[in-house]
Amino acid sequence: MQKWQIELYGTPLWLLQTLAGVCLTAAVILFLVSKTRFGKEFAYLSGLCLTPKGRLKIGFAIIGMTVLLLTEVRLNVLSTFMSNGLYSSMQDLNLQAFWQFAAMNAGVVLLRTFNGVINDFLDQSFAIKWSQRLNSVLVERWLAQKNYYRLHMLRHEPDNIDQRIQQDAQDFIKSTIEFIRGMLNSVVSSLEFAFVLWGLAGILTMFGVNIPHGMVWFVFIFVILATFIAMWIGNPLIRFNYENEKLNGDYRYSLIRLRDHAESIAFYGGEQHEQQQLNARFSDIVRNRWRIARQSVGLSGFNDMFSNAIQLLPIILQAPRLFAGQIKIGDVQQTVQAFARLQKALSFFRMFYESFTAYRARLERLHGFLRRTETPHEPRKLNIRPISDGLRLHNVTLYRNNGEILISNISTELKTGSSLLIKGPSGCGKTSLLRAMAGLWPFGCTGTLYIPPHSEILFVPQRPYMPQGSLRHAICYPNICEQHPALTDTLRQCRLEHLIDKLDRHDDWQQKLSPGELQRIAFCRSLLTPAKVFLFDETTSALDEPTEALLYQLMRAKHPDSMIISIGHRSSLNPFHTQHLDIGQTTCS
Ligand SMILES: Nc1ncnc2c1ncn2[C@@H]1O[C@H](COP(=O)(O)OP(=O)(O)OP(=O)(O)O)[C@@H](O)[C@H]1O
Repeated sequence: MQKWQIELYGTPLWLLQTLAGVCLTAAVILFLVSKTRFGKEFAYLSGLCLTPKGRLKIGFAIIGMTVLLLTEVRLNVLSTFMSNGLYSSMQDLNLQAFWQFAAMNAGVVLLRTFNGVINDFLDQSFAIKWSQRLNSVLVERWLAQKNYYRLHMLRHEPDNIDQRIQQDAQDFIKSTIEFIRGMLNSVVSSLEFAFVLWGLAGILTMFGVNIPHGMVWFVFIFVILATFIAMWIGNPLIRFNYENEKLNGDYRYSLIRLRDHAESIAFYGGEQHEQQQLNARFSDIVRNRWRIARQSVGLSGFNDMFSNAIQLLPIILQAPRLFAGQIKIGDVQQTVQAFARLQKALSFFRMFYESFTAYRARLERLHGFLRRTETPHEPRKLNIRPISDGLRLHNVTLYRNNGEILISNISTELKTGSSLLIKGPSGCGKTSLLRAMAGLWPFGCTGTLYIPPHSEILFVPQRPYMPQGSLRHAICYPNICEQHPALTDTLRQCRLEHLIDKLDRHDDWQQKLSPGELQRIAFCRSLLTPAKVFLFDETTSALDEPTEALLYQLMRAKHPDSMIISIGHRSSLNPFHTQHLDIGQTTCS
């Protein structure tokens, strides 16, 4: 049997053996990598995306993808034997053998294409499913335990969470697949083509020393050396790429702020200031881009130089044996192919290093974000006891972010159907107290709060939020029935009759409606929500006094048994509250 026949018939066994070898090696590598920081971060992230049922499915998918990948490598190897036969048949002027090898070459090309298409499809399906899962994990974590709010209040790391959820997650998955695929391909191809080259390589004489199969040693030593040099040149890129993501996120955030505060900026005429800010942020990006450019030009220059320099080598090394009649032209051709494939496979990590630096940064960012969303450690936590009637604050103390006391020892009690007006100087902590009562104060809080369950409390901020969608949907946010029979009447009662015929219109209602209209909508929501406790944070600050009076009267009439706690500076609010608490005079620290 000729060499190519041995290789062809041995393919099924080779596939089985190599698959077993890959599984075993992967298990060992995974075990070793899991001890490193990178491995721990990766395991944490992928562990979150795996359900017990999903593990089996993913296991099968990965095995399927590995088999296709090994088939690709094997077809590449077979193709070198086929083209060896093709060239050798030309040298031997053997027409029949020539056509036989030409047909077999065409067959290998067809199979390779078919295999490649299936492989590509599987890769993409895997990426889509994974990104679906990772996205839901990230969004779930962000919204869980009010992390979106807590992290926003804490106002430091992690930065640009939107970017992490939207961009980092997608890129991370894409690069993981590319990286694992490339690694596997590189290792198996290296072994396979080293084996092919081993059979073709003769004795290499260097400095008077004869090295059997010298060419194989030569390519291994050089590529490994080059990989280390490339890693040394590219190492700073990890930090620069991390910075790049962060700086771009910051720049985008500044642009979004400009859009969101367009009106204030326009009234102040703050364009020049904004431009300076944006320019400064963009200059940071540019400075970092230059650092990346310098380093990556060095890295890709080195990679190019190495790849080009090593290309001619196999012909030069095999030429003396061809002229001595020891090998045929087909062998030289196969040597060139095998050498190139081996060199490419071994160089994978060197070439991938630059992308790997960005990949590493992305993994760190996602990992950092997810870690921050884990159960927060709050040394000082308000003791919240659910009760069905009334509300009581007992020795409640709030702390600032620097640990200082913001409000100290507040105690007060409300009965069902009563109302409390909280007053005090600006910055004294009135809103913070409401936040604490809603479980939203992140900087520490002690004491005991006896309050009805969370589902029976409605917090109404000064500037109510309007979600995207129709006006009806926005008014009924978050869980009022959109077909509520009293919806239009309530709008009328709140002096919003002009909005009734626009209920099903989609618009940016947050921007379109005036602050006073938004506050009246907030009252609409309150009237339609059967809560036991209403927490109003300056909810009438944009309204005239008659409307304010009307809305409070409506609230009392509609919810006679509910407790209303309001914050406000105006004395016009006094008649609508049965109790008063002046934080500024008594407890503000
Ligand atoms: N996210 C935050 N990080 C750090 N400090 C904060 C944060 N939010 C509020 N504070 C601080 O807590 C203090 C109380 O703020 P709060 O909004 O409760 O005051 P307030 O009495 O409601 O003021 P105003 O009457 O002006 O609305 C302020 O000094 C404020 O700077």
